[in-house]
Amino acid sequence: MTDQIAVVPGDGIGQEVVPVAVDVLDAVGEFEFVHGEAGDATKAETGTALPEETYDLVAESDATIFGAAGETAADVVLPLREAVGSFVNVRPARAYPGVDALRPETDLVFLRENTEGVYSGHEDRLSDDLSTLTRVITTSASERLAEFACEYVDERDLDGFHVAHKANVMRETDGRFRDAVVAVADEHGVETEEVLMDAFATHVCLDPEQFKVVVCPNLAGDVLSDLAAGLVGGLGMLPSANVGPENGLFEPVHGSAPDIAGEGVANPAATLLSAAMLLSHLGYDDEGDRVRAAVEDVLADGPHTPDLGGDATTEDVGDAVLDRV
Ligand SMILES: NC(=O)c1ccc[n+]([C@@H]2O[C@H](COP(=O)([O-])OP(=O)(O)OC[C@H]3O[C@@H](n4cnc5c(N)ncnc54)[C@H](O)[C@@H]3O)[C@@H](O)[C@H]2O)c1
Ligand SMILES: CC(C)[C@H](C(=O)O)[C@@H](O)C(=O)O
Repeated sequence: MTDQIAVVPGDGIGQEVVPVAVDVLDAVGEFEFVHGEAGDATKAETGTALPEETYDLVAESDATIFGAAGETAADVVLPLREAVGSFVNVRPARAYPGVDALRPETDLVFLRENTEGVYSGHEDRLSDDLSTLTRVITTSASERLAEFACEYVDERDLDGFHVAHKANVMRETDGRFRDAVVAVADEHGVETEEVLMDAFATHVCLDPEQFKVVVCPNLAGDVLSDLAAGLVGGLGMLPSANVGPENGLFEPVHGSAPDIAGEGVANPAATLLSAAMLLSHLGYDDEGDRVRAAVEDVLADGPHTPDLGGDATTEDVGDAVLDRV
């Protein structure tokens, strides 16, 4: 049966990079593409940033390729991650040959908890002076993430993973997260090394090679993956996979980039690499590898968009990748 892929470009450069990824997906496989609207423009038009039809489309499809939303991002991305039942956000940060990276030796993957932490939705304004946020950490979500991490390192013949946390301050919540993750890893005979997340930010800048897989709570994964993007050539380089038990939502780590939107110069690499992750997730391993290899070749030889020092357009890069797949 043909797999159904939901296509939700969203706002800004999402409208520019997602079509490039769809062309590449279309070139390597037989898929049924169904299109959904979401984001700032959709809200302006319909009054809601995430229409029910789009939520349902994403929930019912086999996988989704998403671009970015603007100011409404939290109202779009978080429910869509929930729509696919995602519990982990896989964010590889890799420096590719040919890209002028601050730290060319970087090759690591963040496994970000994707359902709770400060993203729990429990934020309140209690008075003119006081607002609060409830940070939720459960043993079950931490264990589920750890199970995924153990399988992830096992499949890659790695001995273990780092656990980034701040349990020295958030003793109850990050303490619970750390304890649950380490306990599961111990049960599986997988090694863990703890690192305080603030210290991690320095270590990864100075010596990224020591990190291969980093398991972290939700907000830490958000911030630290953007930091790592800075080490490997910028936000145009980081793909991500929101993985659920069956379904998945694949999106670049970057946002709608209003500063360059409409110019046709956004780097499509992050979205193309997200499409490669989508293919692997659906079981099209060869096709995923082909797309990854094609992107890698184009990054090595050019053309490059302006963020990577070139003068190519998004379409030029897309065409070069299409030529190679
Ligand atoms: N997942 C999402 O939908 C998501 C994620 C982050 C931010 N946002 C939203 O995006 C909007 C802009 O946020 P921001 O400026 O902080 O982050 P951003 O990621 O949109 O842009 C940050 C910087 O990186 C550059 N950049 C990002 N992607 C690029 C690409 N593919 N090629 C070349 N350059 C690229 C931008 O030009 C900008 O200078 C905000 O409204 C925010 O809410 C959405
Ligand atoms: C827009 C926002 C909800 C989102 C997040 O925090 O996860 C973004 O920063 C990201 O990294 O995809």
